[in-house]
Amino acid sequence: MLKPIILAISGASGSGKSLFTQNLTLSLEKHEQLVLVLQEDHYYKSQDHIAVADRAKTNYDHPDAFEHDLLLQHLQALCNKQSIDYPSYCYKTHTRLQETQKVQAKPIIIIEGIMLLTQIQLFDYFDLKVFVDTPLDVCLMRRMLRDTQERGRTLDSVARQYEKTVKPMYHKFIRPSKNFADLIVPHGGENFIAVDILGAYLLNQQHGKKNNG
Ligand SMILES: Nc1ncnc2c1ncn2[C@@H]1O[C@H](COP(=O)(O)OP(=O)(O)O)[C@@H](O)[C@H]1O
Ligand SMILES: O=c1ccn([C@@H]2O[C@H](COP(=O)(O)O)[C@@H](O)[C@H]2O)c(=O)[nH]1
Repeated sequence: MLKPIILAISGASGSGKSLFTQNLTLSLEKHEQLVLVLQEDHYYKSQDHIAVADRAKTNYDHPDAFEHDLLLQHLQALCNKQSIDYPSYCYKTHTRLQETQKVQAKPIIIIEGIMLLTQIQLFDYFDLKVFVDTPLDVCLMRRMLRDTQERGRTLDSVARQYEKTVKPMYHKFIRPSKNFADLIVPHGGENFIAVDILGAYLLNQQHGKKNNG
C-alpha cells in the first residue's frame, strides 16, 4: 500500500465533525475506497490516578488534556505500514478504557477532533486540513442534546462546563486554529455539497497516486 492520504477535520465541539466524517466515509465507501477513521477524543489522557468525583474538574477543552505525542507516534507508525494499538475513551467515567484495538492503515485516513489544528507538529502528516464552522449557539444546542442522550450527562453539568471551559477555550484555541485550515465547511454534518466536493478530491488524489506508482 502507498502512503495513506490523511485528512484532519477540526472545529468546535458539536459543530458536526463526527457526522461529517461519517457521511464522507459512507460516500467514499460507496466508491469502494477503504477508509480508517480515528478520533482525537480517544487520545484524551488517562485519569485513572484521579478520583472519579474530581474528574469533572478537568479542563477537557485544553490541548494539554490530550496525549498528542501518542497520536503523533501512531500517525508515524500508520504511514510506515505498522499497526497501532488504538486507545479507547469513556466520557462517562472521563478516562481511558483498558482495551485497545489493533488497527492497520487504510489508503484514506480521516482523523477528527477539536484540537487537531492547534498541533503544528502533526501538520506534516496532514495532507488536508478542514475546519467545520458552525455558529456556537447551534453547537451548544447540539451538544446539550447529544451529551444528555449519549454521554451520560445532566443538562446542568453541560451548561456549567460550557460557561467555564468549552466556550472560553473555543475562543482561545479552536477558533484561532481555523487559520491553518485548507478548507472551511459551514453548517457541519449534513453539508452534502462539501461531502461531495471533498469525496471527489480524495478519489482524484487516490487515482493520481495509483497512476504515479
Ligand atoms: N447539520 C446537522 N443538522 C442537524 N444535526 C446535526 C448536524 N450536524 C451534527 N448534528 C448532530 O449534532 C450532534 C453533534 O454533532 P457531532 O457530529 O457529534 O459533533 P462534533 O463531532 O463536532 O462534536 C450529533 O447528535 C449530530 O447528530
Ligand atoms: O471526559 C470528557 C472528555 C471530553 N469532554 C468534552 O468533549 C468535547 C470534545 O468532543 P466532541 O466530540 O468534539 O464534542 C470537548 O469539548 C470536551 O469538553 C467531556 O466533557 N468529558
